[in-house]
Amino acid sequence: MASITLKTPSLSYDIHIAAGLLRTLYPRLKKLYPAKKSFRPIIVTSENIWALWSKDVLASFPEPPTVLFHPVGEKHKRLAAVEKLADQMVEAGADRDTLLLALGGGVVGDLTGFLAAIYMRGIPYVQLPTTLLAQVDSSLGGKTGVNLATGKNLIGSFHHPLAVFADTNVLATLPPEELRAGLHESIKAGIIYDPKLFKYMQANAEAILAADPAALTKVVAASVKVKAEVVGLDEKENGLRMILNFGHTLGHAIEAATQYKQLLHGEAVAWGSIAAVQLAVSRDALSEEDANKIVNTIMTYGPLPQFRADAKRLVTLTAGDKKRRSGRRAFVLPKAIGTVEVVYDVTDAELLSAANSMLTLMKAQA
Ligand SMILES: NC(=O)c1ccc[n+]([C@@H]2O[C@H](COP(=O)([O-])OP(=O)(O)OC[C@H]3O[C@@H](n4cnc5c(N)ncnc54)[C@H](O)[C@@H]3O)[C@@H](O)[C@H]2O)c1
Ligand SMILES: O=C(O)C(=O)C[C@@H](O)[C@H](O)[C@H](O)COP(=O)(O)O
Ligand SMILES: [Zn+2]
Repeated sequence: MASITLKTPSLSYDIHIAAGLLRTLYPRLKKLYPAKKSFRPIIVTSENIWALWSKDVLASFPEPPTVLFHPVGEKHKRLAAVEKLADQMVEAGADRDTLLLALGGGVVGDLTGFLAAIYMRGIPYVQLPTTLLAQVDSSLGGKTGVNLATGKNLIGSFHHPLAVFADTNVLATLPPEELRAGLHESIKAGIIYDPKLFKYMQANAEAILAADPAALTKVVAASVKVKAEVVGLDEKENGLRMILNFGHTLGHAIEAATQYKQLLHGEAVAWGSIAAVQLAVSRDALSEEDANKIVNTIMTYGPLPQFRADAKRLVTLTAGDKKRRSGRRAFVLPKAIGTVEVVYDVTDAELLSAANSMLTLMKAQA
């Protein structure tokens, strides 16, 4: 089992990665609590995930916990859903000794984490990520929240889980397009911080895309290491953590412009990463050679679906990006594989040109 610790100046928790963790969950949860404290687990998940993995989850529980269901899909990551779940928690008698368990992908994880952050002003929760994206990225780091119609993750809170248990067995039932979407966050981790991870993904695409357990475990552990280290150095995204947002400025704009319906998050990030690469090349900040490596690797983990959006509208939407400071848009640009920089001087014209190049590439791919 790989266990990676995420440590900030004020807290510390472990991300455990191994096959079969769900079947031994209950004793692991108990260990998280000081000797005398009781805990009352409530699981938040979606019906499709529960149908596939409830047997494993329940295997170690002395009695079945309450299970609350959230509908599938990014478009349901909304405040109304949080309120509905909170009411169900009250009805189930949840109090400050309740431990929420987020069993699912990033949607369930972000929403349940936010619910935990605000229910009775904050209760603990544990992440049980069931998608590759959630295992490599969304289950750790404490960013929780929901979307607004006007923008992605615009309501939320930093609230870290007590622990993360990433059971790699669950990846066996993941649809291939979901696996690929999650892998784009790992490619991102390589581009921004870990050139070895990038190289590994470049060289082992066949095994990774075939969901070879050893290859996937390696990718999950390396991606988690990147994120844990970055978050440990800048928990609240005042500086360094912005690099985890590489590809997201335009990626989030694409998601909002398509009403969170046309692309998976990882796919939108992949298109956003391509646009960021094109922008960096146009500034002579990134070599053509590295740019080609990045774009080719992203495409290897494709196919990236087409989407319908106007470049101007995308640029307008980036104005609402959370990274902006004093009205200045922050943009993460690659300098080389493994190194990025955050710049504040990207103009609308530059961004428009990069968005147009990305859309041209998309159309040429069709
Ligand atoms: N908090 C963060 O730091 C962070 C980081 C990255 C992404 N995110 C967020 O994560 C979300 C995307 O997460 P996602 O890609 O996991 O999507 P998702 O949660 O929508 O899950 C994708 C699909 O896979 C299904 N599924 C989940 N586990 C399965 C399994 N084991 N077998 C079969 N089907 C399964 C889900 O029901 C869903 O249909 C976005 O909202 C994004 O903004 C957050
Ligand atoms: O953890 C982070 O920090 C990230 O930026 C990780 C991203 O992959 C993730 O999509 C995150 O939810 C984006 O956060 P946001 O604050 O830009 O909405
Ligand atoms: Zn992301």
